[in-house]
Order: sequence, then structure tokens, then C-alpha cells
Amino acid sequence: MSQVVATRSIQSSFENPSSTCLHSQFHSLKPSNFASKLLIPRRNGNNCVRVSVSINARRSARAEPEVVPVTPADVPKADDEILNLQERADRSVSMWSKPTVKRKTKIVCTIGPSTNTREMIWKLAEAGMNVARMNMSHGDHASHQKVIDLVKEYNAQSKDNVIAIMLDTKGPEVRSGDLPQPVMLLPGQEFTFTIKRGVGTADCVSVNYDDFVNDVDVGDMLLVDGGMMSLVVKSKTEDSVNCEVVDGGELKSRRHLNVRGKSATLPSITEKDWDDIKFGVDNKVDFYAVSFVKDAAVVHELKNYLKSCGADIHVIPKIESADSIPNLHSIIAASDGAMVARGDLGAELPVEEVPLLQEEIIRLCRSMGKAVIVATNMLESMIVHPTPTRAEVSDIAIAVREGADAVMLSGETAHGKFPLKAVKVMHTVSLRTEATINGGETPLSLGQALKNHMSEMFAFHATMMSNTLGTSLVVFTRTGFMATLLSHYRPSGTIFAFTNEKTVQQRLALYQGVSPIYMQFSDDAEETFADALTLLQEQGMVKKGEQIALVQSGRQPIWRYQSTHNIQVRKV
Ligand SMILES: Nc1ncnc2c1ncn2[C@@H]1O[C@H](COP(=O)(O)OP(=O)(O)OP(=O)(O)O)[C@@H](O)[C@H]1O
Ligand SMILES: CC(=O)C(=O)O
Repeated sequence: MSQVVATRSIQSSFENPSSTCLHSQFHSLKPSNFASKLLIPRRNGNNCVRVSVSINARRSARAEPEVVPVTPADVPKADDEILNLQERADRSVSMWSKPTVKRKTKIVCTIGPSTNTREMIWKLAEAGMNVARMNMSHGDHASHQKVIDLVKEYNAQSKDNVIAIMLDTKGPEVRSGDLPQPVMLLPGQEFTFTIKRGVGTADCVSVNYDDFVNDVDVGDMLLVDGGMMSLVVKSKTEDSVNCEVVDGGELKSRRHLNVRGKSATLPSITEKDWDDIKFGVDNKVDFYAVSFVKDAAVVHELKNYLKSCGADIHVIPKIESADSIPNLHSIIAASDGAMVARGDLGAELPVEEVPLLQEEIIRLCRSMGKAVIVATNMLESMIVHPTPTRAEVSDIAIAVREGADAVMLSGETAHGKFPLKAVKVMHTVSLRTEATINGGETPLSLGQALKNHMSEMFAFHATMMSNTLGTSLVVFTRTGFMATLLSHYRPSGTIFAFTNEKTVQQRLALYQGVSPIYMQFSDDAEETFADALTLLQEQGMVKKGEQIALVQSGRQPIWRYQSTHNIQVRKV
């Protein structure tokens, strides 16, 4: 029943995103076993004016597109029905009804066997995927090439949506070797890991890393599959590590191994990674998620390489290694963002550190004006179940509240049974949570981190102005800089970022609150502004008579002198 009220409150906050005042939040959260009234905030100022909207609290509000009816299976028939509904809704109110436009927090989907077809990429995109991630730990170049081509094909034919492409490197993963059949490990049992190649018996298996014996010490805790099993190191020989099983389980082939509190002394970018990075350059991907980054040097090395190739690809280090924690500030400063890779992070460090580090990494990224992604286990149970656990829903809400640019799905979309439902749940939970967040909570030290002070000042004041007036923001950008800067101030309204560069449009898909739109710029500023506003109006994203805040600032002047920056408020 409360679904009904929640949906209406979300809609009212989109009709007027500026000020989800406390009063309206209260009403939106109220139990709805009675006819409820919503407060729709008025556009001029922060005052809320009571507007009576009687809602009969009935489940029949299912037809509202934002509410995900979590039905029992992600079977094509059900999906088709949902998508048909979506298509009908899209035709009636066009782009503004798209999940990818209304929601501010972006969704990264890992593409794997469950989703690597044309049909599923299209469905994921329409359900709300903003970024397609390819994990280079799995699959080969041919299979990833197919995914890249499909995403590009989707982008080329879509008039009002764009999906960014992220290539996630395998990195220096330490894995156990092949076993002829799974081995059941029982607590108290002895088990050995060896650097000798090709061993796979009931009490000993190979490890793919020659320095394994040197890196571990007696007393260390080895975690298999991120902690599904654990073994304590009892003794070592020249080539083997003898352990006692603490938490048992079924050991299968090629499992992930971590040593609690330690990172492997391997380079963050391996030879395979360089090969994959080159593959990414050839395919003009938008982002590299770089596994097991330990310090800023590796980010500089990759950035220098990309510069030498003339590749415009952004670098997002994955914070997952114990060694990276003392270097967080310098790693993020050198990069274009960070991913909180909670899987390995929670294996190398005690799990109770993960939420604290997540908060800290998000805070650091936001204070430095960098993109931040929260990843792993977000809807893990939906790999096999059609509905999420309440804890998973809360986890997404926390990441949204903490201000992540994006939340990520891994196994849920890569090999899960309900990939579309997982995206829809993530979409709905993000949207619902966003509706309760007051905009314009400016990161305190953003001013110190960014050098281009004038742009920053204009981003800040444009945010304040659009929040006060309850308008969307319109920005014209060739490099994406001003759009990402505005995003970091988290304005309440959508940032409509017009760019004449397809690569910039694609990359901006990751950023919180940014709706990237490709448009040819003309030499005449007024003509371009008029074209942009017409497009927004045609797409149903702004209404005639509505005000928008238009920002002209940034590093590369478009239709202005270098020294002149503007914020204009225009009536459509
Ligand atoms: N391209 C792919 N081909 C085949 N299977 C895949 C692919 N991508 C992902 N998977 C499957 O989905 C699972 C979850 O994906 P995820 O990206 O989380 O990988 P992971 O190996 O579990 O973790 P990590 O992110 O640390 O590499 C993988 O373990 C794998 O079984
Ligand atoms: C995403 C990832 O690699 C992790 O969570 O470990």
C-alpha cells in the first residue's frame, strides 16, 4: 500500500526536483491505510505549498512505471510485457519517462553469459543500465568484442539514451589451479597450496603465483572466494604452504585466494592486462576499471601510455587491495574516479572495515570532484532469487545516500537468473532514495581540490540558483568538464549536458545527475541554445513556460570570451 504514496512522492519530486521539503518527505513516508495528501513544492523558493492530491491507497497503482512489480521470474514473456508497458509509457511522455533520465545514480551492469546477446543488451539499456562493464577475468577478446559492438550499435540507433563501456582488468589475481573434481574441505583438516605446476589432489592444489610462498607467513589467514572458505597457515617449505582449514566448503577449480591484511607483491598491471588495455584502446572504450591498484604510480603509468596512444579513456582504480588504503588520496588524485571493490577489499581487510572504507572513499572522491562507483554483492541474492533481501535494498540506499555516482551489478547481470529484475530493483530503490535527499550538499573541500576556480564558482552558484528556483540545468560542453563539475555539486535538478562529441556523451553516462545529449553545435550561440531548448521540450523534459538555468563556464570557452562566464535563467 505504501507503494502508492511512495510513487506519487517520487513523481512530485521530479515534477519539481528542487526541494523535497521535510514536510513532503514526511507525507511520502506516512503509512497509507488512509487517503493521503501529498505536498508538492512550489517552484518559487523553498516554501512548500500544500496541494491536495487525494490518493486512495490501493495496490492498483501497479501501473505506475516506477514501481517494480517483482514478479516470479525474469522470463522473456514477463519482460516483454513490462517492456511493452515501458514502450507505451515512453511514447506518451517520451524521454523524460526513461529510467536513465529520471534517476540520478547510475547503474553499471557486468555483461556475461546471461546478458551478452543483442536482445538482452537492449533490454538492460531500456531497463536502466548506464554503463556496460566487461570483466577481463572472464571470456576472451572475441566475446568482449561482440559486447562492445552491440553496445555501440545500441548507442548508434538510440535517439535518447547512451551506454558507456567499461573494461575491468583482471589484475594480479592469485588463484588456485585446476582440480579434476571439487574437494570438500572440512574444518581442522590439513591442506596444502603449492607453487609446483599442475598439482590437483584431495589434499594439495597449485597456486598460479610463484612468490606465494614468500608473501605468506605462518599464522596468516588465507581466504578462498572472498572468504567462503578460510585456512590458517601452519608451516612453509620452499615450494608449499601447509594450512589447516578453519571454515570449510567445496573447493572448485581456479578459485580466488587472498591473504587477510596483505596484498600480493605483483605489479597491478600484468602482461595480460596490457594486452587487454590495448584491446580497449583499439575499441575506444570509455573507462578502465583497474584491479588491485596499490599506489598512484600505476595510474600515472597507464595515463602516460594512454596519452602516448592518443586515447581519451578515463581511469577508475579499484580500491580492493590492503596496500592501497594508505595511498587512497594520491591514487584518487591521479585518477578520474574510484571503484569501491568490496569483494576483494573485504577479503584483504576485515569485513567490518568495508562500510567505513566505502564511506571514506566516496567522501574523498566527492571532495576531489571524481566519479565513484560502489560495487559487489549489491543484489547478490538476485543471482538466484527474483526478489532482493531487505539488507540488499538498504545497501543500495546507503550507497545512494552517501553520494555514489553509480552502483554496480556483477554476477546479478553477468550470470544471474534475473538480470532485468535486478536492474529494475536497483533503479527503483535508487529513485526512491534520491527522492528523500536534499540537493546541493556541496562537498566542503571541493574548492581546494580543483584548480579552475572560476568554473567551480559558477558550478556552485548555478547549483544554488537552480535549487532555489527549482529548475533543471543546461550546459554545453566539448570535453565534459563543466558537466562533471556540476554533477559533483549534486544539484537537485537534472543536468542536461549537450555535447558535440559522441565520446564525451558516452562517458558522461557514468556521472550522477547528468543526462548527456549529443547535438551538433552551430557557430551561433543563440541558435544552439534555441535548438537545445526545443529538443528538451520535444522530448518532454521541460515544459513550455518552465525556467531552466543555463551555465556557460568551463575550461574551453564556447561562444564566449575566456574571461566571461555566465549563468542565465531562461524561460522555455
Ligand atoms: N565475460 C564473462 N564470461 C563468462 N562469465 C562471466 C563473464 N563475466 C562475468 N562472468 C561470471 O559472472 C561472475 C561474476 O562476475 P564478476 O565480474 O563479479 O567476477 P568475479 O570473478 O566474481 O569477481 P571480480 O570482479 O573480482 O573479478 C564471474 O565469477 C563469472 O562466473
Ligand atoms: C569488483 C571487484 O573486483 C571486487 O569487488 O572485488
